[in-house]
Amino acid sequence: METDLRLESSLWVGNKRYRAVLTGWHFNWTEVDKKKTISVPVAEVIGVEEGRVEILPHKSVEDKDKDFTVFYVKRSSNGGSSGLVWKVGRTQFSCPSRVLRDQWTKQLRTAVKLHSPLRPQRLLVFINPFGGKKKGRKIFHSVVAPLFELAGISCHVIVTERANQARDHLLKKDLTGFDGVVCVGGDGMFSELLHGLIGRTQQEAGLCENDPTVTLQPCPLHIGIIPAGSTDCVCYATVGVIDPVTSALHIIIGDSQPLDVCSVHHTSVLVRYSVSLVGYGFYGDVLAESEKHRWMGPLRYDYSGAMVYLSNRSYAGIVQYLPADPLLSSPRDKTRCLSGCSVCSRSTERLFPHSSDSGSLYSANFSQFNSDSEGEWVRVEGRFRCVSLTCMSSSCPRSPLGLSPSAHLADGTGDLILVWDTHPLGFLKFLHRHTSTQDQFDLPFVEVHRVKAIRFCLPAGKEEDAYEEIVEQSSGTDEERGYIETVSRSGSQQRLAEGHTGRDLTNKQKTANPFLCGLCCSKSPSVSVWNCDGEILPFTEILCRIHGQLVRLYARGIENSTAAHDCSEEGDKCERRCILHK
Ligand SMILES: Nc1ncnc2c1ncn2[C@@H]1O[C@H](COP(=O)(O)OP(=O)(O)OP(=O)(O)O)[C@@H](O)[C@H]1O
Repeated sequence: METDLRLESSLWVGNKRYRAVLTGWHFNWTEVDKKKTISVPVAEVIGVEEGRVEILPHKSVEDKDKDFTVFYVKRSSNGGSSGLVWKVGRTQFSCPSRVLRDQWTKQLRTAVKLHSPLRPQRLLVFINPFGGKKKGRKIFHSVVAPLFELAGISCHVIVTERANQARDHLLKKDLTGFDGVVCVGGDGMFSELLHGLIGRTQQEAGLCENDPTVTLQPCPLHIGIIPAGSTDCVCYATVGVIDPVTSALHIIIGDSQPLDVCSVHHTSVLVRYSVSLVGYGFYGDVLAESEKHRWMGPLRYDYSGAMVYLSNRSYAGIVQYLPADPLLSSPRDKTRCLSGCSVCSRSTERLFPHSSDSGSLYSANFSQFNSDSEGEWVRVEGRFRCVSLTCMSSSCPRSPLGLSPSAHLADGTGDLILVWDTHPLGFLKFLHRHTSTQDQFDLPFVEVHRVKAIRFCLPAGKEEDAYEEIVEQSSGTDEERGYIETVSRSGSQQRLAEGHTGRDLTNKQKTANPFLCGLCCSKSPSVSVWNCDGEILPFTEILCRIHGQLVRLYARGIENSTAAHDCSEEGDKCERRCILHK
């Protein structure tokens, strides 16, 4: 096959003559009499067009008979971000004859098909016109759509008119013919896609999401994220940069990044899914407080963080956790989950032992939660500043290493971080370390455990108080008071279909949550709330389980700028074992 696709000839770029070679995996061209080679992996070719073609700002074609244009991924590092920015590289070639031109375009297109089988051909795109700076539509139509067109991807685009429209569409409408779904928006839009796709997949598999012991079926459709929100943390943590072009290019070349998902149950009812943070105490309080100050915009998080810190709260609780196998990895092993992570690759084999390739994951026989091999639950009780569970590092521009720097995207585990009650300066030190490279776990009041599941409940006697605090402080409408009880009775599918989500709760929680009233608060609350990927949960007692590699993103994890550089310009001189030379 390799030899079939090989093609070699002289080509001109401008007035310089090059020796061009297609070897199957790579397309290289070297200036004659000079050493400089440009090397592009075929899997990173975006498109091949006849003629001298431009796509941005507008498509133009000078259809010279003997010319063709190759578009490909070009990398550049981006000062502040942890990953690499991808740009569109473009080279226009001239051939001695039309026959040779046709041969080159045909061979290149065939090689692309062969070497990147997961490239999407048809996508369902949801644009949130109100996310972030309200630029979702513009970003999609001016930056992303021309690239998709170049790559031959057709899109069905839905501009949402209400919250949860994307999720409901995925739960109920015909999805035949789509290879993936894409959201143009922030973390809230991603969450809609996540809930819609997981719910749909379980419905079709006849599985009950309310049963926390059930092994959920991985979703067959990939998710793409074009960042256009005010919080784009999932994009940052899986790509390393917040850049629509980079994300669009990962979608085009069909990159595939599995992602663990945490299910959150309350009294045998699925409450939500999370991919980054499920946090009680400080992080719950900051979210609850910030919801009162939405008018401040993104500044509300700084303001609320300061207010909550100054209120100096800690909460009693009982945490039980199911440890992950310590021989496989540890949250303090100083590794980073980067593109091509070996811990995550080995986990794919462990989680899906009967599948020989990713394409057959979905028909494998899953047995992630076998009660015999589950292991022993560990129990701790005390007062905590915060209890956090994170399925990924949860890095973001403000905290480039994240809440748990060595957490993995796809190893079927989460990191449980317990911050015991401590004096205010100690806690400040812990918080400050999130923004630096200092080890935030190297503090006497902090513990971190790699886990498969956690349970949280209140100490005996506190449950009643908690319930009363929540209900009493509601605004008093029957609907709001009844809501907390209703959730316990209704199934999640029904609840999702009815349009209740954590975001709805957000407003309810403004009145029903416990209940920061700033520094003047006379009665310190005995319970906090859970922050679940930026949504408030109205329950304290929850059970969280990590479902290994439940969804797949069009991404490849963070390409570290030191481990992976763009050697397309260095050619043979590149001595590093970079991504292009693997
Ligand atoms: N047309 C719409 N009108 C109102 N809300 C919408 C619409 N489309 C989507 N939403 C909701 O808006 C929420 C926020 O969207 P998104 O995450 O895209 O932007 P964001 O600016 O990052 O949000 P935020 O900072 O408020 O979390 C999502 O939870 C989504 O459910």
